[in-house]
Amino acid sequence: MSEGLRVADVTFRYGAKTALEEVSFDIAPGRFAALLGPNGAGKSTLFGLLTRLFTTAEGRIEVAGHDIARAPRAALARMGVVFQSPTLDQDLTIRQNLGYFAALHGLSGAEARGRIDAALDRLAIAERAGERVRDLNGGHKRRTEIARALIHAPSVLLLDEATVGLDAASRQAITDHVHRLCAEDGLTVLWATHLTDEVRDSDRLVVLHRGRVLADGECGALRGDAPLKDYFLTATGAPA
Ligand SMILES: Nc1ncnc2c1ncn2[C@@H]1O[C@H](COP(=O)(O)OP(=O)(O)OP(=O)(O)O)[C@@H](O)[C@H]1O
Repeated sequence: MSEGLRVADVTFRYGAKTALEEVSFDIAPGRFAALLGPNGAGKSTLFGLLTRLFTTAEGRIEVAGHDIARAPRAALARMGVVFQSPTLDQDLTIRQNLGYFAALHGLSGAEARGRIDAALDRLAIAERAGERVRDLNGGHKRRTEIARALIHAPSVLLLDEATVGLDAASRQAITDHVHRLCAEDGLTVLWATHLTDEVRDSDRLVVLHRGRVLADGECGALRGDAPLKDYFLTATGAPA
């Protein structure tokens, strides 16, 4: 059973408006895949389907080998999600936020503490665990959300515009951390963004445009000699 993510022939409509049309891609276990698309491309709609906020009868989604329509609980249990809008409790500390999430997943005691400590280490925020979220900068808040998404040991991690609103240094630190999760822990990552500078040549790149997959391959091979920004602009006609 693959620990990766598979999207096959997925179509979704809002009434008469087709937001996704026969979208297919397959992310191998341990790969970092960037889902790049201009505003309105369909990224949020795809995230909604991957996380089962909505469903579609057209197409198939598999998370770590589990069909999300037939076995939603098994599929969602293998998935970690960082949504675009922050969802941490500002008045709790980092550790309390993670502890609450662990409890929601039925984890407690030494097991919960072990998972929390490992996630805090992974995101290099262990020394801040006792600080209230309200007092953290934007980068550390995002890292806390990523740490929280790892507590239940998912094999697939979805991040929807995870660096929105952050400065360049924080964006770099977060993309580095998430790449390490792939390389060192074998996590499969789908990283939705509209920022070309977050994508590396060795990353898998899926370009979504007007609800369709416009390009899919290794970023370096797709862009060739052109900067990714120019390739993306030419391919989509949209500014990156
Ligand atoms: N509730 C809705 N009803 C009708 N059309 C919608 C609805 N939500 C989104 N759409 C349309 O579906 C298409 C895809 O939207 P979606 O929000 O998934 O794109 P996106 O790539 O996430 O863009 P953004 O980065 O701006 O959120 C767009 O054309 C959008 O206008």
